Amino acid sequence: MHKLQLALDRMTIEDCINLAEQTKESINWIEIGTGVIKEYGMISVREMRARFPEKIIVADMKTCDAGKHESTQAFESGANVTTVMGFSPNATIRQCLEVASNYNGEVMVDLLGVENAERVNEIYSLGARLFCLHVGKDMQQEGELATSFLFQLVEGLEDIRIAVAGGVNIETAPGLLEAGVDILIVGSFITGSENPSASAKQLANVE
Ligand SMILES: O=C([C@H](O)CO)[C@H](O)[C@H](O)COP(=O)(O)O
Repeated sequence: MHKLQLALDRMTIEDCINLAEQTKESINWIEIGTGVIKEYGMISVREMRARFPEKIIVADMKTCDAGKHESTQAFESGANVTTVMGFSPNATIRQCLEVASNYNGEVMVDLLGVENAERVNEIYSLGARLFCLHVGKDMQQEGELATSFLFQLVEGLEDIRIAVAGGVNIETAPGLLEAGVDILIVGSFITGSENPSASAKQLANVE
């Protein structure tokens, strides 16, 4: 059964709380979006941790340097998962993984901008086991969407979990799950919906 990660981007902390509250029956992981963290800092992560103690909290730090410092910030604020960019130096990814293991947390490696499987293999050899196949917001505006095509990047890697982000919706979700996605990361389809609770439920129930 897949997990559903609600991505909370470009909104206030109050909106984050409201949306998570409305969808909490269907979502498993709550992502505090990079923009929210940039606007409010780690207070946003602390607040969501306090409000949703039963959920996995993902701090979408999108770290690309200062791995030790930034991942410590995330875990100290109560996150279970922090994100690091796959194009970061190996030293940064290594630091994030080391800090995560000290906090019993996890690192999600965001593969936005990574175009070859060799690089993903290298990240895997550093010890990363949670990967996010990601079509960014700006790429989406140019017509790209997350599809099973992205799976070429992680082909053959054992014991990994795969998350997918980038305009995921009720039409694309079934194909992604069939391709082997473990975690559907969904923002706009839920947060922009007239009925976020119903939209989250639809995605939670896709088989
Ligand atoms: O990580 C994200 C993006 O880079 C903006 O910070 C989003 O959380 C992710 O793309 C999911 O959002 P949607 O594409 O709106 O589903």
